[in-house]
Amino acid sequence: MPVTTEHKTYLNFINGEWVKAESGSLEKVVNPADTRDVVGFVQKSSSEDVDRAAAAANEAKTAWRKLSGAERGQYLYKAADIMERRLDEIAECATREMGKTLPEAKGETARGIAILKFYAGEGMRKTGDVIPSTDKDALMFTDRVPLGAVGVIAPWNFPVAIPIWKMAPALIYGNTVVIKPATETAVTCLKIISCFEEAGFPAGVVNAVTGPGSEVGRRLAEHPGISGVTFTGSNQTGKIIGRIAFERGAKFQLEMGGKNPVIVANDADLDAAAEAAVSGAFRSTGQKCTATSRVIVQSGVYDRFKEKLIQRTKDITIGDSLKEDVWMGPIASKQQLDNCLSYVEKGKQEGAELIFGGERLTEGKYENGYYISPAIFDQVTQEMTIAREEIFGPVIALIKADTIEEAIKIANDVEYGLSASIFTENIGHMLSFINDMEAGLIRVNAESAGVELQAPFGGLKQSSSHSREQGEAAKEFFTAVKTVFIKR
Ligand SMILES: NC(=O)C1=CN([C@@H]2O[C@H](COP(=O)(O)OP(=O)(O)OC[C@H]3O[C@@H](n4cnc5c(N)ncnc54)[C@H](O)[C@@H]3O)[C@@H](O)[C@H]2O)C=CC1
Ligand SMILES: O=C(O)CCC(=O)C(=O)O
Repeated sequence: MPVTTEHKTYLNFINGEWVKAESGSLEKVVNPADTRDVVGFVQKSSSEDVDRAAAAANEAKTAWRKLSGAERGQYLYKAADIMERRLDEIAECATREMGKTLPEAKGETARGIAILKFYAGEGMRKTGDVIPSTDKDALMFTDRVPLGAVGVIAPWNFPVAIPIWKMAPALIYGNTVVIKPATETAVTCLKIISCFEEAGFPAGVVNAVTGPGSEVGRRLAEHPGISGVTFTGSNQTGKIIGRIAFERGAKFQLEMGGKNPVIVANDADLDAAAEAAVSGAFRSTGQKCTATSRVIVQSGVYDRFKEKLIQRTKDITIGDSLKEDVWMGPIASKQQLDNCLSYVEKGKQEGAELIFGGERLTEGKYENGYYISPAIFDQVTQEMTIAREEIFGPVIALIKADTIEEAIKIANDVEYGLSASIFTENIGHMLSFINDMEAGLIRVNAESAGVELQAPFGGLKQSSSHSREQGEAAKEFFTAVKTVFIKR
């Protein structure tokens, strides 16, 4: 890994201009694969910067709202084209900032471009319905109107897709945006914003302010000029944001954690199930809210499945995510690494058997990064912390169940309900799972992660504030419905 010696400083984007934070302070962004590699410095902004961005977004909102949807769509198409041209640069930056492998980052950037195009098309689709009035001389219909200026608070684990799947619908439905990315991946977000700049969005329509969540994110949630806040991240932070927004009557949307199960039935294709468990649990080093965290296996195939899972996990190559032969990169930050290691310790202390990995890697090529080997725990029971709490790292908890009913009961016995998967050939098992599983995403013979941009995305129970993102469903959050009655 070459050690970078010249570091670029990235600015906030407010009212169509790149500007320094009022504080004059900066935050360093490093590569978790080798922390000597500095990706850049970003602004350590404060409330004043958010206030300026919110003022710009409010100034711009009326003219933006008054464009036709098709006109707004043209800006999104243009941004998509520019991102397509810069795909390699953006993906490489995402890999250097958060550690997912380059093919994963390229896939995510391509997905961001597809999301922009999807929402560009939304500008040409219907915004309401005609509803028959009881009065024969009246016309009654609904229309959708934007909220105004909205705040986007984004996490680091999908540095391209999440900012875009929040900003693109916000913009197409006529809102202006202030985004606060996670500092870990702020440079990637600012590169996306520069694509928007190049696409010629009017000043103030898109604004980006980097800095600590406790100040910049909090101010976005509190700001009286921000009419809605959309957030993805931890339950703890989501609840804080939700409470603040609720108190001042702003709309809020929270996408939070998961403790996603995969059920492996006695009749499952065990090779496919093992492959899906490995991919779902260890891709992106387990740092997806949809990652597989529990694998609940029917007793008839438990030992055979476990063997296949271990064999497949042994093949995983770990290392610098920019390198071609690497399948799993580092964990995104020291805080996340420590968090993950503490769950591994807790698993051992509470009596689960660590049958593979779970060690911090520090020798040789791992010396300067945040590496851990993928972990598999056996003998896990429902009461254990590793079976209940979101770990957000490459850890699988194996749990045995005698019947499919018992497996579904175990799968539901957590506070989360984001995604869930079953491997079976039995239509009865599939239907029981579809009907009884408490999750927003139900997957059959497919891994727990994997979201399609045109379909609604969100969880049940503690996983979300019960709204849905992506696809047409995004319209619900980013607009309000007006019912119009016209009498002749
Ligand atoms: N659902 C998901 O996709 C994600 C879940 N997580 C979970 O959260 C845990 C902690 O990760 P963090 O990065 O610390 O998550 P976080 O939820 O604290 O951070 C997410 C975003 O919220 C901002 N933020 C932090 N505190 C804030 C506040 N008081 N007000 C407004 N905004 C605030 C952050 O700066 C970041 O932009 C992870 O271990 C994982 O379990 C983290 C990232 C994504
Ligand atoms: O699995 C995916 O593609 C989306 C996951 C996600 O939204 C998240 O981890 O925050």
